[in-house]
Amino acid sequence: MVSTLPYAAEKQIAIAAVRRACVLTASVFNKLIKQETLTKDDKSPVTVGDFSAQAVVNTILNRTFPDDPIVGEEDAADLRVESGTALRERIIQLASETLTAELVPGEKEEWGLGPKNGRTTEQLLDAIDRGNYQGGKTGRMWTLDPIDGTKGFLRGEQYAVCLALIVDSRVELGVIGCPNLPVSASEPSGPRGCIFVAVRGQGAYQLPLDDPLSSTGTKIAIPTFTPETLNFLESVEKAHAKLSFNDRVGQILGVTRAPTRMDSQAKYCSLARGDGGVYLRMPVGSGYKEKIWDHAPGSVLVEEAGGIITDGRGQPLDFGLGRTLGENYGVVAAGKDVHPKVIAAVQQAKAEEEAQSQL
Ligand SMILES: Nc1ncnc2c1ncn2[C@@H]1O[C@H](COP(=O)(O)O)[C@@H](O)[C@H]1OP(=O)(O)O
Ligand SMILES: [Mg+2]
Ligand SMILES: [Mg+2]
Ligand SMILES: [Mg+2]
Repeated sequence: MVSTLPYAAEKQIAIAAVRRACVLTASVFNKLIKQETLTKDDKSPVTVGDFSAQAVVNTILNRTFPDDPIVGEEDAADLRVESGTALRERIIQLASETLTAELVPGEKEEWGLGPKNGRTTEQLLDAIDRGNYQGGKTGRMWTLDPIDGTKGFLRGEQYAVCLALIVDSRVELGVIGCPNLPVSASEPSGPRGCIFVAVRGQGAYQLPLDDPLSSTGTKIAIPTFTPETLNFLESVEKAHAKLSFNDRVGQILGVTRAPTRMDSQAKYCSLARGDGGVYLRMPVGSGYKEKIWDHAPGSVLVEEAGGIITDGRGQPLDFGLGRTLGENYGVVAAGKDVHPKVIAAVQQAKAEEEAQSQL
C-alpha cells in the first residue's frame, strides 16, 4: 500500500540523500584523512567532503522536487575559477561516483540514482549552487549542512550530514546521518552509524545507516531525569559555546555528572534518544549568528522525541528570518520537565554574570 502520511515522499528521498552523502563523507575520511594522502597543495579534505556531499544531496532533492529552493551551507563560486580546477575535478569525481553507485534496497532509479544516472561537471556545480537560496518566512525550502561538525570529522569523532524541510518557517522534516555515532551509547565500542528521522506529528526514529530505507527503525523518546542522572551535552570547541556558563548552569541545577562533549548535531540525536538530558549552547559573545542548517533538523527531532527547544530566554527559534537565526540568544533543548528549569537557571547565571560585570 502506498503511504499517505504527510511528507512520506520527502522523507524517503531525504533519507536516501543523507545515506548516500554519509557513504561519501566516510570514504573521504578513510581515503584522504586517515591515510594522509593529501599533499600540501591540496585543499582541505573537509572542503572536498563538504562540496561533494552538497552536490549529491542537492542533485537527489532536485530530481524529485525541482521547485523546492535549498538553503545550503556551501556554494560553488570557488570551484568555477581557474585556481579551483584541481579541487573541482576531485569533487566532481567523488560526487559522480556516489550518485552512480549501485542501488541499495529501497532506492529507486527514478530518484536519479544508480549507474545509468551520470551527471556532467556543470550539472553538479549547478547542484551545489542550488543551495544559494536566502531563506525567508514563507514557502517550502530545504536546508542542508553537508558536513556539520567539521572539527569532529577531522578528528575522526562525531560529525553529521543534516537535512531539513521547512514549510512557512516551521520545520516539518529532519534527517540527520551520524556515521560515527555508536548505535547504542551503552556499547561505545560497538557498531557505529545511525540515521535519525523525524516528521512533525509522526515521532522520532533511529535507523541503521547501512539499511535505512528497508527498516522502520526504533522509536526514540527523551526519558525523565533527576538531578543525579541529568547531564549536559555540549560542544567540544570552546569557540562555539560558552562552556564556563554551562558549568554555572549545571551547578545551579545541582548536576553532578560530567558533561558529554561532542561535535555536530549528534548532540540533538543523543538528547533525543536519552543519552544526555540537556543540550546547552550559549553564545561566546563574538557576534556569531547561528545558521538555520545547524539547528533545523535537530529541532524537529527533539520536539518529536517529546522535548522542547528554545533560545536561552525561552523564545522559539525562528527559521523564517533567512539563512541565520537572527538575534537569538543561544539554544536550550531538553525534555519537557527539565527545560523550564534550565531556562530559569540560565536566567540566574546570566543575572549573576551581569552583576559581576558591573562591579
Ligand atoms: N563562533 C561560533 N559560535 C557558534 N557556532 C559556531 C561558531 N563558529 C562556527 N560555528 C558552527 O558551529 C557548528 C558546530 O558546532 P559544534 O560541533 O561545536 O556543535 C558548525 O556548524 C560551525 O560552523 P562551521 O560549519 O562553519 O564550522
Ligand atoms: Mg554546521
Ligand atoms: Mg558544515
Ligand atoms: Mg562550515
